Amino acid sequence: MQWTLVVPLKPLAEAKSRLADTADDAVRPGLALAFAQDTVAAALSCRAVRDVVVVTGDALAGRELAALGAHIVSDEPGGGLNAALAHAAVAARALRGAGPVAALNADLPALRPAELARVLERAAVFPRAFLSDAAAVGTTLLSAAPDEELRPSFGPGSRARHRAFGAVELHLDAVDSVRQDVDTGDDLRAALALGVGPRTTAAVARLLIAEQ
Ligand SMILES: Nc1nc2c(ncn2[C@@H]2O[C@H](COP(=O)(O)OP(=O)(O)OP(=O)(O)O)[C@@H](O)[C@H]2O)c(=O)[nH]1
Ligand SMILES: C=C(OP(=O)(O)O)C(=O)O
Repeated sequence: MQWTLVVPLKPLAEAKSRLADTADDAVRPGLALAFAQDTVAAALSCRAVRDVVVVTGDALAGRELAALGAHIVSDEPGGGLNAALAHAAVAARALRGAGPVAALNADLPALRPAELARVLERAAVFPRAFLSDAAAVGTTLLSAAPDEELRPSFGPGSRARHRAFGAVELHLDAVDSVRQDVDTGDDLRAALALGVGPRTTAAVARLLIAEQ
C-alpha cells in the first residue's frame, strides 16, 4: 500500500518553544527547519510512501521542503494544528484519490525510512491507527485507511485521546526513530544517540559553535 503523509509545521519563529533553554531565539527556527527537512527527506525515501504533503504557513519552510520534493498546502489561518491536518488530509486525497493517509510530526530528525515502512505496513491493517511518542504520552503518527476520515486530535496527551476516539494503538519493536520526537533538550540528546539526519547534524554543530 502506498501512503500519502501529511506533515504539519507551524511558523518557524514560533516552533520548538520547549527547546528555549537548549537553543535561543536566534537558532531555534533553523533547528526546527532542520528537523522538518530530515523528517521529510526520510519520509520521501520510504518504500511505503508515495507523497509527502507539508501543511504550513511558513513561506521559507515551504520553499525548502518543496525543494526536497514535498507538496505544500497553506495553513488554515487561526485554525491550529488539528484543523491544519484535517484540511491537508482532504487536500492530499484531492491530489491522489481516496488512498491511505497518515499524519506524521515534523520533529523526527532521527527518522529511518525502513522503520517508517514497518509502521505503515502494520497501520494498513486497521481503519485508523496511531503510534505513541517516545514518552508514551503523545502521538507521532496517526493513520486513516482509504475512505476513513483522519480525525486528528493532536496536542498534549494525544495518545489517550486517539485511543479513546477509536484509533488502534500500534505496538511494534524497534521503531524508535518513528517515536523519537524532539520537544526538549533531553529529547534532542535521545535523537542524537539514535543518529539524526544531515541537516540536524549541521544545525546542532552550528549551535555548539555559537555557544563557544
Ligand atoms: N500547520 C500547522 N502545524 C502546526 C500548528 N501547530 C503545531 N504544528 C506542528 O505540529 C507539530 C506538533 O506541534 P507542537 O508540539 O504544538 O509545537 P512544536 O513547535 O513542535 O513545539 P512547542 O513550541 O515546544 O510546543 C509540530 O510539527 C508543529 O510544527 C499549526 O497551527 N499549523
Ligand atoms: C502534538 C503532539 O506532539 P508534541 O509532543 O510535539 O506536543 C502530540 O503528541 O500530539
